[in-house]
Amino acid sequence: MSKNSPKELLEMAREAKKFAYNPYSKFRVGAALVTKEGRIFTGCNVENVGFTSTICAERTAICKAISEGYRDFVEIAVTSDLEDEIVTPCGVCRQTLSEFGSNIKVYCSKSDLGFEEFTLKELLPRAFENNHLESFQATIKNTSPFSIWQQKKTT
Ligand SMILES: O=c1ccn([C@H]2C[C@H](O)[C@@H](CO)O2)c(=O)[nH]1
Ligand SMILES: [Zn+2]
Repeated sequence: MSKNSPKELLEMAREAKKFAYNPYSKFRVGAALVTKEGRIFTGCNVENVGFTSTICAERTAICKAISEGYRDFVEIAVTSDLEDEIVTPCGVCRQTLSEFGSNIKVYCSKSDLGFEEFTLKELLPRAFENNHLESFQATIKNTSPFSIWQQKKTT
């Protein structure tokens, strides 16, 4: 848990929202991400004329944290200019978050910072996870050309 309340984190997210680079959608988003050490990284959305190059506020914050050596996240607060609806992270950001924390709390707010709290598991049930990749790799281990060659050598 951060020393900061969800409301304080949302206020930081609202500050970060001011830096949004959003000439295409005009939609501003801000995020504040808390690491298990209690460090806070903020982010805004960064759009691009090649639309698929756009980076969401959540992933901006995640990349800032990772690139400074922080990999375990416990909370994230998100806000936008939507007055009557909370903003929730997109699917790409949910999957990205799931890489770096199993029990992340997500505070999703309206522009006035009225918020709802979710767990990442609620937002992304049955995520694709590392254990899926590992169990697949275990199944191919015995059939890879290298391991067949190794088996021949020892029999
Ligand atoms: O949770 C969200 C949802 C959308 N966006 C951004 C991406 C794009 O710049 C704009 C419109 O989709 O909002 C975010 O940053 N986070
Ligand atoms: Zn996103």
